[in-house]
Amino acid sequence: MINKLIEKIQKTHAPIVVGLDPMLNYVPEHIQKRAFAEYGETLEGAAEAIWQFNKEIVDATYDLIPAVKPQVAMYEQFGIEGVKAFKKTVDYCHEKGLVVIGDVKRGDIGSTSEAYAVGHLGKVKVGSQQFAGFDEDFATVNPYLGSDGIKPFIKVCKEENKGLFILVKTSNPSSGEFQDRLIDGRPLYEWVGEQVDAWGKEHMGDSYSYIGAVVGATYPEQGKVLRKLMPKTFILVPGYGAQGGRGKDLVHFFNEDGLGAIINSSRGIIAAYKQEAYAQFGSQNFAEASRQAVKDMIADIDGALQAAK
Ligand SMILES: O=C(O)c1cc(=O)[nH]c(=O)n1[C@@H]1O[C@H](COP(=O)(O)O)[C@@H](O)[C@H]1O
Repeated sequence: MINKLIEKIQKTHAPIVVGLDPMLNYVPEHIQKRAFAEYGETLEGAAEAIWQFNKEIVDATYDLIPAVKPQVAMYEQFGIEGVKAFKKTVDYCHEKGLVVIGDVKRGDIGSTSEAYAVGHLGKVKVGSQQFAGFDEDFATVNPYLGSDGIKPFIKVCKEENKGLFILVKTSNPSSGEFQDRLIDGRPLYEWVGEQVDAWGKEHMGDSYSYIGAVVGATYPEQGKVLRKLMPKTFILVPGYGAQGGRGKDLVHFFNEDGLGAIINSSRGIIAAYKQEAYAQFGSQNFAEASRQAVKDMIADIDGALQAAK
């Protein structure tokens, strides 16, 4: 799957991921009204609204991008109906040829991680049958329970040709509270990065490992260090746009081959129509605003990479 992701990045010239993180208040009035008319102001109505919202955004952007990253919490808040909308979104993005990164941030004791891995990336046995659960291509995982929480995910990835993005240095303001703590003189995120690199070396695609890392765009200096520490690791970089990351912050997340990083923006793309810069599209044309925001993001990153050459 890492090979497919890289091929798609090369084909689209777009090292970006659109984060499908639909809050109900991003969904334009007219979509909410339509969904509520059919299902009432219910969890089912809300789930229908976020699904219709996602579908229009995917239809307007899929030809420009290699991948999407639905964040499961945004769906889980609507209970079982929301989770159904998550699965519908995953399947629809696959139909459109997109690589799907399930942002599920799982990780537990070994036996529980095994079930998470099977549910999101693998197949569950039911009698003599096997069924895929959510069937994303990649999943985000949390390594802070240690290697027994990660190994079941790696095993399933190997069997199913899938991949992981393991949290190393997260983008949020308080990520340093624990992740930056020094252990034998080095920050914890470096120890984790080194371990991700070691796992990666044993699980290689053609040029990069299918065991990737997550490093926030909001920490460009740490990104530079981690890029060197994990040369064969693909880095998922959230924090662009709404959290303040800009093209110029991203240059050192890439390798000299121009690859090695994929940048996520969620609110910056899906709620673009709410920003002043895209206000002219209006809420009726919210998906066109997202398309323009994708083009602007690609140009911003490309410009920064060219300027750094
Ligand atoms: O794993 C992630 O994707 C993630 C890791 C991280 O360090 N920071 C981070 O923001 N994310 C996710 O990336 C997305 C960022 O959303 P925006 O800030 O709206 O672009 C959300 O889905 C977050 O859950």
